[in-house]
Amino acid sequence: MPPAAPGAGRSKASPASRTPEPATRVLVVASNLDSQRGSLVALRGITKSFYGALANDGVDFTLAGGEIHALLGENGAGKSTLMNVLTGLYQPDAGTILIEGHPRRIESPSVAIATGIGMVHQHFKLVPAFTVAENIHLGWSETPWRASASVLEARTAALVRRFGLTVVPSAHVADISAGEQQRVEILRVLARGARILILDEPTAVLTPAEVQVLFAALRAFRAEGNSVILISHKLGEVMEIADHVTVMRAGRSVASLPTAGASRASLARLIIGETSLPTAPEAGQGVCPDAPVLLELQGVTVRDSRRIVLLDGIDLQVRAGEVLGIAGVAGNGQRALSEVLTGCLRPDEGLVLVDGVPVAQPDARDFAERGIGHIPEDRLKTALAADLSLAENAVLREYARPPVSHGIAFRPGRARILARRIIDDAELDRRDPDMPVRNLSGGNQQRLVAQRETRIASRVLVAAYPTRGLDIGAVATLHAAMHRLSAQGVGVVLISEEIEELLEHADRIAVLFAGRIAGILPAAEADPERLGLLMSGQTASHPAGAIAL
Ligand SMILES: Nc1ncnc2c1ncn2[C@@H]1O[C@H](COP(=O)(O)OP(=O)(O)OP(=O)(O)O)[C@@H](O)[C@H]1O
Repeated sequence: MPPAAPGAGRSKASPASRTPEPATRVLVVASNLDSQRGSLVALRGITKSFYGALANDGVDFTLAGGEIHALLGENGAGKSTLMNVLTGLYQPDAGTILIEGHPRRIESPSVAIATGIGMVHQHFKLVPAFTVAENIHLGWSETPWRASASVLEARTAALVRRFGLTVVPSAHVADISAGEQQRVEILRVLARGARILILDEPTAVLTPAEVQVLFAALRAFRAEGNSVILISHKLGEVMEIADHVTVMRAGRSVASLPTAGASRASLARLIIGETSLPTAPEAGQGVCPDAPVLLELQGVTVRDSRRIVLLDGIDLQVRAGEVLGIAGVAGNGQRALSEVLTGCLRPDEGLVLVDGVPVAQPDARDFAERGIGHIPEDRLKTALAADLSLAENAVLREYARPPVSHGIAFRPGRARILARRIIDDAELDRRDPDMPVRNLSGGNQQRLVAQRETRIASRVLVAAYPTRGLDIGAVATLHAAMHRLSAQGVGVVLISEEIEELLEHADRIAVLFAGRIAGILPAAEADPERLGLLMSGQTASHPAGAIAL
């Protein structure tokens, strides 16, 4: 990402070195009162460092019984680390964990489960080749010996009825949606008797309808006196579902307050410590219809290995200087579309044209060299090499170019200088470039990918759900970067499920449904109702169909 506007983006100073704003000051006092709330879990003075860098710095956190408690903070603020301490994945360097007032050592995740604490991580840990029922019973002390598939499935069906989370017990995990996989993860935890459920950014991969299903299940869980800790960057959802919030900044807890006394704006101020975010020029002003077409699909059809059609005769043009939004419920062909547009996937039928010329053998590296950047939807699996360092990942797309390479000569010194610049521009301040990228927080991984790809996108940037996992400052910075690119004549393809984001940032919006373009509208003529209808495959109220531009 480009550097944020002055005074924008993340707060680099530690809370200790800042003068708290009035709102913050009041809430820091509120934090002192926190210990007086009846606590199911109390974390006191939790400190945890990695290679000398403090991820948690004397954190206090109190969870009451029967509450949904949101844990908020910038990328890298230390939220996941704190929860990994509570679930026994990490041992704290200092501090105490109290469960119902009694000090407890949580040496491992199995001790956490035995204590009634279960966590569902951002990246699911299921075995794709196993069925839902097998995954739920894997490693569970109550799994019967020599149980047949039908016994495991019947036991799973009973859990489904008990907790109101619908999954198909006999389905293979590889074949189910992200929302269903999440329900399997939650059922795994609830089956083991969790009274405290920790969810790390659970709605990042869910459709709006799935979010409501999840929230209904969480409310039912709370109604039985259980508690939920919800790590989230989505303040609208936090206001909707949470009873209480704790805000972390730079490894410390800076505020704890009931949601009823907060607003989205006040929470945003607490998170980033300042009010100004990078502003993007207004979109939807219309791009010149004569602007050159940089990237084009003609009649593109893609099938998967089982011959199921993922994209069905797609015609699409990306023009210079436009932000082309792709709306649609995830799973309607978005992944295949972004991969075809970036040379990662060759169509079974149809043509991909760059600058009007058909590309005979589309290839990801060739497309990158032509200036087509790609922020894919699954950063850890497809955008990053998890075991390689930050520096290696940062320059991954520029190895063959000057200054990193000169002819066939690779220049490690130049690669390091460039990596440092990319890491700094991604605002991963004070990061060790030699650290494996898997040790970065989820949001910081996304920042690195976004910065690397916007750098190489001199023609087109294809961004699939690019703001997933980003904190509010980083979201604003990313949107500003997209508009800066489009102002320079780059075509930006923004794939998103969030209608608001598309209406605000796109010039045109194409709706993808069942692998087809259900319609393309100028953003100025689109509204949530019309887009929603197209996204669900209904065009009856618009008999003329969508307007093709
Ligand atoms: N295993 C690890 N090794 C080294 N550093 C780590 C490790 N786990 C976390 N960190 C560092 O600790 C800091 C806090 O990370 P953490 O994942 O807790 O942040 P977060 O608030 O959950 O961020 P996000 O919103 O991006 O998920 C980061 O600087 C991260 O790089």
